Amino acid sequence: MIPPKPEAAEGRGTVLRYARRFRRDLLSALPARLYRAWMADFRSPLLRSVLCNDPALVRLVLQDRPADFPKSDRLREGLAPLLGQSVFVTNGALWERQRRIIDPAFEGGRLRETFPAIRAAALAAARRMAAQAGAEIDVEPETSHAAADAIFRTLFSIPIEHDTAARVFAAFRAHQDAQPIVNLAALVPLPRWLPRFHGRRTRRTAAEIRGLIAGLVRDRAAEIAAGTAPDDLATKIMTTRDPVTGQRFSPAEMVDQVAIFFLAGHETSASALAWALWLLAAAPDWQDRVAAEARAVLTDDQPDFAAVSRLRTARAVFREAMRLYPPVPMMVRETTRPEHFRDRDLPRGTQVVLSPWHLHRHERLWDDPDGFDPGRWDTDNGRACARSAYIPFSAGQRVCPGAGFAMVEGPLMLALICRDLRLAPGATVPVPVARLTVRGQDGIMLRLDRRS
Ligand code: HEM
Repeated sequence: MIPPKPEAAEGRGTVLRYARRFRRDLLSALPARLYRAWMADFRSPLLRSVLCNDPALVRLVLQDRPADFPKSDRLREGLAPLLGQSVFVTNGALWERQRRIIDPAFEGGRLRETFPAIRAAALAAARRMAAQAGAEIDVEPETSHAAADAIFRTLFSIPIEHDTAARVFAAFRAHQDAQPIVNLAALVPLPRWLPRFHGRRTRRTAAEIRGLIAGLVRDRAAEIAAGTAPDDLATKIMTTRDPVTGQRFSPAEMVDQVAIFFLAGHETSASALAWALWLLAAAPDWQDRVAAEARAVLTDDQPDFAAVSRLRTARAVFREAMRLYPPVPMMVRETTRPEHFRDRDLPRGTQVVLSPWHLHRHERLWDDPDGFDPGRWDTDNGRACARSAYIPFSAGQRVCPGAGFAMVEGPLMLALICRDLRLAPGATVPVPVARLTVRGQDGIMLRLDRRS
């Protein structure tokens, strides 16, 4: 089965033409040759950027010498109204300190303790979808709701129905409507002189979100002081001292981190889950296998953490969905000194674009690169590519701290939904576009029916 892939742009264009196309949709703006090239150069009088598909270069930038390729200031500027100095945009000593405090909250042992909250969100999501059996729905709002619920339950021990959680979720929607692509525009190598579009509405929605989160953080600080705080991720992060300096996050720093946990943790998982569900709808044989596995493993609604490791088919499907539709389609870094990449000299300040979107579909690396085949992970080619050409969570020291969390949440939600429902593609085929994450241009339509 060959699932939808956006049509790539033909020929070469001026920087301005690229910029215009980028603003419409990043995926279709880029030329088809990037699915075959090891490296591509985009030059303009103002900006030099290279897209690297060569696994050795990807490794160099992300794993071997990450300190030499930090995130750029333009990324921080683009995301500043919402994310302030969050771990997603900082570099150097500040970033290192933030990760020292955050990482323990996401370690394996903690994930096991967090599991009941993830399970509760997954069960609630499956129930909400089962209630719509017999209808055709856009599944994206469902998966966003589910992923946001999982984040709130694990971070603050509150479901998405909680008043503040619901208001944060609604404000995020409004924020993205206010600036649907500016965040992404900050990720791609647009010249600095292009407007950043921090309109009044953008600043207002960002301030509203941060105000709500500040309230949650304030309340939690009081509960910690009183010894009545629940043992969740927020408490863990707010009470962890940096082993080097002994300091904890100040309330203001915690607001920045919660904003990125919410944004990075719910948009990405929602995108991956929505595509995975559509892929299963379009591949009924794989769907039946996921359903059979789910019925064997998830015999009641109280599966334990170990049960998730037995959802092998659901996990393979989720991984394959993130190969074809990596929620974070591109990442950008900047050179801090002259570099020599594949016979090309790159000056300091060159934007280095790493593109999971292209790397995951690279024609010289993957067998059947555009095909949906969760069985590939058991082949030699699939195993080799998984090591060198598969980076849905990035890699190296800046790897996504939520990767383990997402690999529990995604397969569990897939399995629970397919256990009870039969999915079929809706009347329209989704068109992938890069918004903040990879989404369907007009949603992702699915028909839901009860499995007998
Ligand atoms: C399917 C789900 C997810 C995917 C595909 C994903 C992907 C990614 C990627 C590719 C990055 C690196 C971005 C870059 O370097 O430019 C990243 C970073 C990050 N992710 Fe995730 N993520 C997911 C879920 C989560 C969850 C559930 C959380 C938290 C609860 C989370 C928190 C973060 C944070 C804090 C960073 C910044 C790390 C740093 O720069 O040091 N993510 N994620």
